[in-house]
Amino acid sequence: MGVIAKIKEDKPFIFNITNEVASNFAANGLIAIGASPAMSHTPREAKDYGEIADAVVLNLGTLTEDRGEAMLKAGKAANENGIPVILDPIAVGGTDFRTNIINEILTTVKLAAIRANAGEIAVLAGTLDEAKGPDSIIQENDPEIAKTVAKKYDTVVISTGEVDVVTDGERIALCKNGHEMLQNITASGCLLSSFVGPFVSVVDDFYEAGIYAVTSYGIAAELAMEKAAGPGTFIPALLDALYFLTDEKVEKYKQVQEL
Ligand SMILES: Nc1ncnc2c1ncn2[C@@H]1O[C@H](COP(=O)(O)OP(=O)(O)OP(=O)(O)O)[C@@H](O)[C@H]1O
Ligand SMILES: Cc1ncsc1CCO
Ligand SMILES: [Mg+2]
Repeated sequence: MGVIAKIKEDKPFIFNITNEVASNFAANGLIAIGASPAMSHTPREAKDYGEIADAVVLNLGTLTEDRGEAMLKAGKAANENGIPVILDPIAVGGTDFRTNIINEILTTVKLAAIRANAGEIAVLAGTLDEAKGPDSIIQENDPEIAKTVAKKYDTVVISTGEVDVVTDGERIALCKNGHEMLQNITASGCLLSSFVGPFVSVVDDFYEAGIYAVTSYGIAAELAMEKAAGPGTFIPALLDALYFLTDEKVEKYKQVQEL
């Protein structure tokens, strides 16, 4: 059975501690692909959700002390139960508060994948000092930098940009699907981070899961732009394209180069 068909059959439960900008969009994107999302950010239920989810997504946007505490609790609970955890380290390096919490997550939670823009990945690698805000401040997406981060944290790295890089520290894939209109709406990266959840829940090899997720998302963006007139109509068109995406379309349109 294809990966998307399996997601639609399993309806994986994706627990997201995410930001208030992305929350609604990410929930809709997850439903569109066939997953079942829950958004919550109180530390009081993070452990319970972290124990029963099929994947857990920790997104550092609009960070508060409560959200940080909830992320650590959910991440640890997921680890104890063998549930994959995805980290979106938004604007790491931008402020001490977020950088400290991100470092605590990185050192205490075992991650299935880190999904971040190329600038944030460069900060994690130590080759760039700070990301100013959520937008990437570098254009080039260097596979070697992504590989360094994958090795450093023993995880899969999904570093996004014009070309997305997916690596587990050994294998490297350049994923070339997508559309620049993704840069003209907010939270396209946040939705992608949540979107990786259902893929790591049904594909055991997280590197392959990451490639399939970014490729599917990129193809949906391309198909959405056949219908959209600009950013406003792109958002619902992207949700429509995600809803109608199939494994056959992914096979037909995928542009993946393994190095
Ligand atoms: N220059 C570009 N051209 C085409 N697609 C792009 C470009 N840069 C990023 N993308 C795509 O946009 C999506 C989001 O990636 P991006 O690197 O912008 O994440 P992000 O900065 O974390 O996003 P956000 O913080 O807005 O949620 C990905 O699917 C990526 O492939
Ligand atoms: C704009 C914005 N601010 C905090 S999180 C977020 C969503 C994109 O990362
Ligand atoms: Mg981001």
